[in-house]
Amino acid sequence: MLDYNFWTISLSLLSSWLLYHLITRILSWRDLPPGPWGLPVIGYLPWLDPEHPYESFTKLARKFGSIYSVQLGRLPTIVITDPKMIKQAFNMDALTGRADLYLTHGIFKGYGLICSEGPRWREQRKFASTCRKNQGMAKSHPKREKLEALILNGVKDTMMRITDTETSATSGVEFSPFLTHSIGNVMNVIIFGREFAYDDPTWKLLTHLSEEGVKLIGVAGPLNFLPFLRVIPKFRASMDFIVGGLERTHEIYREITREHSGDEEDVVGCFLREQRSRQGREGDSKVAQHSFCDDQLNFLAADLFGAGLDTPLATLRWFFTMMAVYPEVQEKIHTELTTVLANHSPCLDDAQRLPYLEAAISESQRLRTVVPTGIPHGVNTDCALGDYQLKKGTMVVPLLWAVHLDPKIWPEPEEYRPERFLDEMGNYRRMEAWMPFQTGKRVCLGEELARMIIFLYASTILQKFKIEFPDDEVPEGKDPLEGVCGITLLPKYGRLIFKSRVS
Ligand code: HEM
Repeated sequence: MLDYNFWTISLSLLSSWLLYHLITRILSWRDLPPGPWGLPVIGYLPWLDPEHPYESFTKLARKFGSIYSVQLGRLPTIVITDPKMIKQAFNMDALTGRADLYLTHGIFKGYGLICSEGPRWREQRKFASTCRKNQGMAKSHPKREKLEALILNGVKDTMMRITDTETSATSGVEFSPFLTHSIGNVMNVIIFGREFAYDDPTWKLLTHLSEEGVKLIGVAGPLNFLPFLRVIPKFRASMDFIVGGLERTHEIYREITREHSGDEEDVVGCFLREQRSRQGREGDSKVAQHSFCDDQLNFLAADLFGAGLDTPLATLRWFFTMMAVYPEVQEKIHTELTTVLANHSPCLDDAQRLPYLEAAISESQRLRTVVPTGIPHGVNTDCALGDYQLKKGTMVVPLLWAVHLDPKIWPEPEEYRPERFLDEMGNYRRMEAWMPFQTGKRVCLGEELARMIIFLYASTILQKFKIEFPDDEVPEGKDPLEGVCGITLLPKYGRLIFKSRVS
């Protein structure tokens, strides 16, 4: 009798609990945009193409519209492809969080800038913005010329390596390591106040750890959504590499920091000064003090280095690849460079006088968005977005790939046409739906620096070299603009011929 009662009560409690959850779930779905069904626990993950998740998301947008919901493992997710709605959403305070991915919360533990949220993010963003301006990353800042000289030094280094490689003008060269080294050194000087030689073992180690780590981290990586999978050996090995690489990188950063006195103008020096001033300041909240702890410095430096190197590198690689694929555009740029500059080497002030080049760069950033799924945000308080109710903890994906290839905004979107970014007078015009740096309160902090780097590399290299694809680089029938996606989208075919234009 006792047994019977126990089981009856337990079963009815369990079924009430399940019913309650089912009803609340159904009620919460009512307030969400439409979207595909998924399986329990894993949601829609099995249907995402792990190599091209942005394409799977774009297909769903064609079916469900410009805002839809999709369950990814344990994370309720909203995907937006309408640029106006992305702007509206990403300007809301409630959407300034980061999604609870295993990477951001489990590994980076909310440190740094890219993965931080709340008061720490606000403080670190303010600090990094001040550093950015003090380093000359603002129009008409007195230090801008110094920064320009630093970048031009990097351009010179890359061109020297291209010229020194015997095969450059005949069978081509993989020039990505040259760009990695020279742009990496721009970031090294900004952050650490030092450069590394091309063959320096520490530099080799740092780039190896970062390149391999980035390959293993993809927003679609199932571990991000199902952290328990890390018990599986394949995932365990990836995690061990990422975590071990991070520790080793931080060790190197700590050595560099120890060599700082705190008077330096680089990011580490500024951070140390801020840290010291806070230690001595009474009345500062605990969060504020904690926000400038030693761990934060290492994560912040890694964020600035990674973001500052990977995305301009990817953008320049795509740009030069497009030059090889579209020789008529390349010739137009070269004619513009020759007409406007005669023989002098490009400088930042020339950018406004080179609208076709600017348009060609923007168009390459549109056609191959280097962060195709954007960097997702997280909802930090329940809020309304248009007619929908978003719950705290929801991930919001701004699907930049779909925005940039939307035929309603960009007729024949797969065509590379710099003219889209020119007005009737031939002046450069920024298009509203063009958002490679995302938009809103967390918009890329390095946009100005990125524009400086991309312009100086693109203009100087195209002035001196004619770029072509080697005959054997792209197999017959393959798309020369095919991409390989890690955190950033990179060209699959990277070997290019650089023919000197200077006789
Ligand atoms: C073409 C080059 C670049 C592209 C396409 C790009 C793209 C992006 C995107 C899409 C975001 C996400 C914004 C958001 O979450 O709303 C971002 C954030 C960020 N970017 Fe860039 N970026 C570029 C260059 C740089 C450079 C050179 C730096 C160097 C300082 C940098 C530093 C950052 C930082 C620190 C954030 C995080 C901002 C935050 O979370 O508050 N980026 N970038």
